[in-house]
Amino acid sequence: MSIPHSQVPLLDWTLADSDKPAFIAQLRGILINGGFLYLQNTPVPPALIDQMVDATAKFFALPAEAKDAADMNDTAHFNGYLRRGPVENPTREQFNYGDDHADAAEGAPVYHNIHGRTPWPDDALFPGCRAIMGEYYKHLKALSIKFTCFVAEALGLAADAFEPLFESDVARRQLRCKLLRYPACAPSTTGFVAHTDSNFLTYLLQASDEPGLEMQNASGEWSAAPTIRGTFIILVGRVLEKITHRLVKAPMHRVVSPTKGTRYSVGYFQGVAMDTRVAEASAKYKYPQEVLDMQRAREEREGDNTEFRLVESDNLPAGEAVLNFKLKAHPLVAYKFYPALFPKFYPDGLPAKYASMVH
Ligand SMILES: O=C(O)CCC(=O)C(=O)O
Ligand SMILES: [Fe+2]
Repeated sequence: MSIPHSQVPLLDWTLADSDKPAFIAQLRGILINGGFLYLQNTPVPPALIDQMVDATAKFFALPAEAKDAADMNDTAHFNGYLRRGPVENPTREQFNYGDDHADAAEGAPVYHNIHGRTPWPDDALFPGCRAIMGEYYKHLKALSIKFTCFVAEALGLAADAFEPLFESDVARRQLRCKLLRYPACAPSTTGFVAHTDSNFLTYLLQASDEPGLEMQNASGEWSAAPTIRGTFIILVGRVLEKITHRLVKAPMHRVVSPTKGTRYSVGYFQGVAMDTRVAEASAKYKYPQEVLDMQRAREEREGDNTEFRLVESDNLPAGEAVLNFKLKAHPLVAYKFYPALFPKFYPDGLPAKYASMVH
């Protein structure tokens, strides 16, 4: 079942200019009661969104060798291309990119290696690809910085209340774009398993009309989240859930592969500073009673009496938690670039199916 159009949580960015209190009140209700929304009429130019949609399909249409030349498994930084194949990614292709960074300094914590350069396919094969994707990234960065202020205000805090969570140098922030291509699978299969996002906030562009994304509601029911051209779907991530002591909840979502046609999406993932410890940061935030009352009302309505709890990894610097998560997801990168950590995650060595991929 699809979310009925009248029930799609749609928020108009321009309302922030014309009637800020109404905008903040709507955002507050949506965040506390749902944890995801469609944001429309943002400052991201519609022509740029169209270019990004085209560029995403065109990127994946490049010859396999060109994409493989930008293999994520050949770098330590988790950016680059992951082919679709029986070993790693049976239902989708993926390309991650972000700001380019110099390699981590000598003696820096190992998790600083999540920063690095993105490998790209030869630009001559798709002139303009990097320029369009770079421009998109720049606009999403500006959007995410502004939207984070709105989220803080919606939760009854000062607009800059979340600023200390992020690197003060905007160029060093934990931001990543992820392009995904889900080819048709018949019979229908899971394209992306049910999960909550682990970061702070996600800004998702559904870059095709093929259905596939599904959101789970409080009763456990799944509904298709339709593509609405020109909007971004904003998803609360687990870090924001923890920083707000579950005043907002990270929504469970999944992707069902299309049975015909191809589905494309572009996620923009906003994470907190590498050195931020979520447990410690979370303790510093206090929310006003009127928003806490809305949380109580939601919990009563949903019959949710689970107590808010942090986990062991919330005591780690966020970059270390991210690295651990990524090393579990990418055994080849762990094997090739993190030999000191590899045995901790793979005590029995590289899983057999990956052996043929070592070159
Ligand atoms: O492809 C999509 O629309 C969703 C992808 C997603 O949930 C993710 O990358 O975390
Ligand atoms: Fe997700």
